[in-house]
Amino acid sequence: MNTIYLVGFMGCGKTSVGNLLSKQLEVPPYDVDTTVEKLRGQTIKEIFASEGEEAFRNYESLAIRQLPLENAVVMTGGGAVVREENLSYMKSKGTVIYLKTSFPILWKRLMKEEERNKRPILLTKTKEEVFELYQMRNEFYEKSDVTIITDHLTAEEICIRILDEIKPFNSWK
Ligand SMILES: Nc1ncnc2c1ncn2[C@@H]1O[C@H](COP(=O)(O)OP(=O)(O)O)[C@@H](O)[C@H]1O
Ligand SMILES: O=C(O)C1=C[C@@H](OP(=O)(O)O)[C@@H](O)[C@H](O)C1
Ligand SMILES: [Mg+2]
Repeated sequence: MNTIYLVGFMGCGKTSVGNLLSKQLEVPPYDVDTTVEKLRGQTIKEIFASEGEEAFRNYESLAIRQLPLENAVVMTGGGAVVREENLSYMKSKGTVIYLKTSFPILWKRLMKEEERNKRPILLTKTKEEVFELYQMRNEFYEKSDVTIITDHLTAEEICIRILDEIKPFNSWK
């Protein structure tokens, strides 16, 4: 099986769904944010504070290229696809799946203190600015191989949809 890459805006469920999906497929999950944190020995928040977003984007791009190309589920961070070369890399190596969630649902999830605190981008932007970012990034996410509308679906239901959608891309079962 070629690696499955999950993309989408912050809070759409890439990390939660990816962990679940990897169990169902019996392949390891790799969260790009966690990979960067291990690589640098710092949290995402600390990297943003000490070196800035551009440095984080460089580490993120490197991390994506270090992860396996087969038998894995990779959960990207919401900004990874803004570098077009990352999106084209993932599309050329595996199957890219966009978890598309409406902004009001995302906003409600992201405004929980523990979620907001993990994501430095949310600490410096207004709701209007985050919405603008959401609209701008949608253009990139839409270039994925598969789009799943996730509104009102549980992580389990999203997994079922993904498993169904990836059948044409793989023949491991
Ligand atoms: N399908 C879902 N339904 C309800 N809540 C969800 C769903 N997917 C994720 N969440 C919640 O949203 C928050 C962000 O999820 P996470 O998996 O970290 O998203 P991402 O990695 O895309 O930023 C978490 O609190 C998680 O429990
Ligand atoms: O959208 C973004 O720019 C970011 C999303 C985060 O990952 P999640 O999408 O998993 O929250 C993380 O990579 C970092 O805080 C930046
Ligand atoms: Mg995540």
